[in-house]
Amino acid sequence: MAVTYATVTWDQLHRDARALASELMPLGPFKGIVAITRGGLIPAAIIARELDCRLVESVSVIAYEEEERGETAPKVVKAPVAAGDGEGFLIIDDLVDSGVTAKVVRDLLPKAYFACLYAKPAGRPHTDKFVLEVGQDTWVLFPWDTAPLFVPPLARKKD
Ligand SMILES: O=P(O)(O)OC[C@H]1O[C@H](OP(=O)(O)OP(=O)(O)O)[C@H](O)[C@@H]1O
Ligand SMILES: Nc1nc2[nH]cnc2c(=O)[nH]1
Ligand SMILES: [Mg+2]
Repeated sequence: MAVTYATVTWDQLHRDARALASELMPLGPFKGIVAITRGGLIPAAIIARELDCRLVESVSVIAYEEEERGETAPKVVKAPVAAGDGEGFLIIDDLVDSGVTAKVVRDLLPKAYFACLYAKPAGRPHTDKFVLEVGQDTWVLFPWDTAPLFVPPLARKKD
């Protein structure tokens, strides 16, 4: 399967996080937000600001490093202790792809509401809400993954 890239700018990310916040507003007030580090931290900060929510907890799950070494079990390296069983809490991540990370966090916080900015088809069943769906073969490039680069003018391009 050929991978395509979808670049998300800071402006776009901010707009999408605000759009998610406005859909979450009627479901609150929430006791607190649990950000899934690291990708969920900035979306969670934007949403916490919009929802006037001061209690922000985090959870950290390492899913991919383990897989590369042939071990499939995701590792929780920071538990969301302030969120109890998740009742009244909102979990925020940047995206769901396979859904593995979301599933691990939902198992830790079964009563929480899960929301993210972007969802790939395999991850959709693991999120309660998202803003945009992207293809399974699309790799989302977040603003923190990229930097502006010089691109030579067409006229200067060789061959
Ligand atoms: O649905 P999944 O297949 O589990 O993929 C989605 C997760 O992958 C990315 O995090 P990553 O583990 O790369 O860590 P990071 O947030 O620290 O970049 C992304 O931020 C999601 O948390
Ligand atoms: N940056 C980024 N991280 C991911 N982790 C799992 N899927 C993705 C993706 O599409 N983009
Ligand atoms: Mg992540």
